[in-house]
Amino acid sequence: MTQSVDTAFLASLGWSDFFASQIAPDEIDLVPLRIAEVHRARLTAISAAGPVRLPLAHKINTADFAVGDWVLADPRSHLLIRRLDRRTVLQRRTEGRHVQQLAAANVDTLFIVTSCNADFSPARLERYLALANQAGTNPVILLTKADTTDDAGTFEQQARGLQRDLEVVALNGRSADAAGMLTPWCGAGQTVALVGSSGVGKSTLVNTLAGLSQDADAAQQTGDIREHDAKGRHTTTARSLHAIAGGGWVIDTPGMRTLHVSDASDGIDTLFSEITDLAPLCKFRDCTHDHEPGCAVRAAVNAGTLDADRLARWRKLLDENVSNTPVQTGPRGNKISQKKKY
Ligand SMILES: Nc1nc2c(ncn2[C@@H]2O[C@H](COP(=O)(O)OP(=O)(O)OP(=O)(O)O)[C@@H](O)[C@H]2O)c(=O)[nH]1
Ligand SMILES: [Zn+2]
Repeated sequence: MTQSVDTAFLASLGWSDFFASQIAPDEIDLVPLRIAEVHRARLTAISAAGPVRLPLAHKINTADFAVGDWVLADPRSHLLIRRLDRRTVLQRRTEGRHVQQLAAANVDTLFIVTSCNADFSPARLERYLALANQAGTNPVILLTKADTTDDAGTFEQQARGLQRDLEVVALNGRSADAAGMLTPWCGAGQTVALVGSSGVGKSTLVNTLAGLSQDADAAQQTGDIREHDAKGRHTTTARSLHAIAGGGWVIDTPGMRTLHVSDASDGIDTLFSEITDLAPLCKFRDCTHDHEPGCAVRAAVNAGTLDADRLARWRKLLDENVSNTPVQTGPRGNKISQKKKY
């Protein structure tokens, strides 16, 4: 790992000082690897020499690892020694479960994919944005199927209004130009992940970015879409890390399809910053922006500077976050409900 070739390869794989600084003096001979696949009883990783399967010690639970994680391993046997701290982590809580399920780690940019058709839903995009913000990743909205409508500009404009300074790209995921339009986020060492409903074109984009033919055997299987309801079949089953033809890496995470927002209050604040910024101007510090006099948020709605639908969606998402976030149990077994911020 001290050799310059390996150092250059590691940098192209997303390695940075953030990870290097975590290596203790007695770990200097270990080799850093990046996790590419997580299965129940198996982990695979990318090394300077190509993909490797990691032998696992007894105590290791693969559910503690995410695609994109950096780990240290023995240079000869590749026995996994430990995971390094993550820069970002995308996780989700499945209904009825208390533990968060890991979806992807060390993702720089989250491509939130929707189409220029009936799939486009501000409320769903806001859920993904809250999740991206919470994870510490930079969200970019990709509007696929721009080639099927004359109205891509309207979708773009609506998407831009969902969060301050949000980047939005309308494209045809099947065309070769798509990769070129996404180069600002896909350079060497950068990692992107894709989320979005079934049928919006995630696998198509992965294939385009990886430079794979849309119908090659190695390509991700893509499914037909039922146009009338804009819902597609679920065809993607494996989660993995793919090299992007021009540089970076793309993580495809089918596990994020059924998304519930939880533990995301900071992400929601960032998403709705136009509301968060007004709240301190309300007469009451704990204003719920519902019935109180002197409410700056409702005043903005009345003045037409804040969209009433947006306020309603903010309220709904906050409630959803609170109800999906498990309550903490106090010292005497009393339930302490999560404090609502506004
Ligand atoms: N015209 C057009 N068709 C597209 C575009 N992107 C994807 N498609 C088509 O839409 C269908 C669904 O695409 P997929 O890539 O399988 O969608 P997905 O999001 O991966 O779906 P799941 O694997 O079910 O999550 C396929 O028939 C694609 O060829 C696009 O930008 N324009
Ligand atoms: Zn108020």
